[in-house]
Amino acid sequence: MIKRRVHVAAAAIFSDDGQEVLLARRPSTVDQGGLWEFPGGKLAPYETGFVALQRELYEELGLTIDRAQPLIRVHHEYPDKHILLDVWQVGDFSGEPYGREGQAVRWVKLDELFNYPFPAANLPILRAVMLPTEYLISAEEADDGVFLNKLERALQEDGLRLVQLRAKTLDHEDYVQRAEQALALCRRFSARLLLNGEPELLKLVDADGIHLTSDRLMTLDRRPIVQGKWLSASTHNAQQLDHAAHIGCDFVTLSPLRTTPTHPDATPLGWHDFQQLVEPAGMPVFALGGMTRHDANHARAVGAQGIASIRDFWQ
Ligand SMILES: Nc1nc2c([nH]c(=O)n2[C@@H]2O[C@H](COP(=O)(O)OP(=O)(O)OP(=O)(O)O)[C@@H](O)[C@H]2O)c(=O)[nH]1
Ligand SMILES: [Mg+2]
Repeated sequence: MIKRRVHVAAAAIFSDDGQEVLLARRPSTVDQGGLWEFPGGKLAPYETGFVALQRELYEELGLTIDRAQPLIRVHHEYPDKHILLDVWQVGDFSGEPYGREGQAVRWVKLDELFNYPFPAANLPILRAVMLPTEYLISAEEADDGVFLNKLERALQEDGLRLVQLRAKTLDHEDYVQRAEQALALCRRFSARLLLNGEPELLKLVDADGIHLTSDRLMTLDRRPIVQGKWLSASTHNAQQLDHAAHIGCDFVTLSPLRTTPTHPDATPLGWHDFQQLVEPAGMPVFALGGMTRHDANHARAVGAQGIASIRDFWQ
């Protein structure tokens, strides 16, 4: 039997403060009935994703969508069909949402999303919705005071909320000490801190997660930390992306998009190859390598969650 291919446009609509997202409950009588979903539906013949999104959101919720940006595309095999969930982050809309088909509709806090039952395809969407568009990777910094000043500037002035502590030149003891200081600072700004290092670090410092180097990623055959923490990894090719999905990483960086002074010999992917690699990834992917915040919209347009950078944020 040839499986049906179903292309669905769905919306992530955030409240003004960015802390809540709009969910709808599928009527109990339909496929996946009773589960919560991001509102949307199937593309009609010849429709583009965005046009389908506009039509479905009007039909289902009475909303007029003026502007939206790609958030994530998720391919998923259900027993009876191959589905592509084409999820858009809605920028501007008008109208007050209500369930025009009698379905329940609810604003849900991001940290309560995991209390809701979703279809099996939705896990990557939940991760994408919970993550920002910018991922700060800290630079090597010999002095703790200078490090903390630069981190505080990035949190305060650039509003960064996702931070990776990368410090290859510190020994274990100094790394742990810096991680504790960085964590205290990140907590003040409600930013998440991931430790670039061995998963056991989380037993010493109660940070929000671990970032794996691509070498460490490839040595693991299962997820090394609990589900409540974030697991990210560095990837550079399809094999590493597959492995990241296999062990249950929550998101990854994919690099180098451009040539950078720190990695002059690495062959850059460029946007075209980057897009090809991201499409089947099944998790949020940050573009890394010569990226600045001005590249974030372009990265989104080719399927990325956003951009990761050291230089652009470390000043
Ligand atoms: N809208 C939406 N559909 C999802 C999500 N996750 C997910 O697996 N799906 C699946 O994608 C398909 C969406 O179809 P739908 O029933 O919403 O389509 P539709 O609005 O065009 O409805 P209709 O075909 O009854 O007119 C369903 O098989 C549904 O289970 C999600 O978060 N949002
Ligand atoms: Mg629908």
